[in-house]
Amino acid sequence: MEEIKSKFSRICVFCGSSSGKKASYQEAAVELGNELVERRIDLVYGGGSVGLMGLISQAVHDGGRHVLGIIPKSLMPREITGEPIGEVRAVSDMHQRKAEMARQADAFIALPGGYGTLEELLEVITWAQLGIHRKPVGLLNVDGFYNSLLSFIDKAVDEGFISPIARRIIVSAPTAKQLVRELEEHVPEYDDVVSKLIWEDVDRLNYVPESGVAI
Ligand SMILES: CC(C)=CCNc1ncnc2c1ncn2[C@@H]1O[C@H](COP(=O)(O)O)[C@@H](O)[C@H]1O
Repeated sequence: MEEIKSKFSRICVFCGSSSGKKASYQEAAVELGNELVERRIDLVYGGGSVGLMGLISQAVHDGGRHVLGIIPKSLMPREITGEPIGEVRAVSDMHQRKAEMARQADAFIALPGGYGTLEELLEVITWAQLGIHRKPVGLLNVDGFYNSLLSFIDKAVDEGFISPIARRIIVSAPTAKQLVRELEEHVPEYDDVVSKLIWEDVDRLNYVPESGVAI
């Protein structure tokens, strides 16, 4: 496989703990994993081997890149998350998991998923809107899975709840290759108020985990 060096060292991927009904969702998880390998990018994700989470982490691990799974202690039993892949870091709750995933990554990508995926995606978009981080956020819109979410967001722009600048936080593309390329080229924009905010005291992105368990 040809290796292309990326400006990202590690990308955080949010995705379903289920596999979804269409083969295209599962194929996209593997394709994204392979794309990270090709560009020599490591993976950070929610840990475990269930659903699309398992497919992408296995692909990245098989390709020889580092996989870091961040798992709250309550989800650690293997009957819940399956066999862990790569390095597993235990944290005490879901808030610390999200903070640690965000701290570790240079960019975020959401594959198809359910409530957990949406919640994680919307949080990193909100943090980008507030200038808490300046890391690009990508939506892998496999087979138009996210079309209705994007239409809803466009409606919120039309109705005056999301600014056009904040709308442009989300980079979306139908394939992994296109999405990673667009994230590499993305230049974040901030309005004047946000660029003056200082978030040094926000310890969520500076959170230090209780334990790092290498598996
Ligand atoms: C108790 C139970 C249903 C466990 C399923 N097993 C899980 N193992 C690990 N992370 C998970 C699990 N379920 C949800 N999540 C979290 O929520 C996200 C996916 O949720 P969802 O499937 O899109 O909504 C993941 O990124 C992960 O952070």
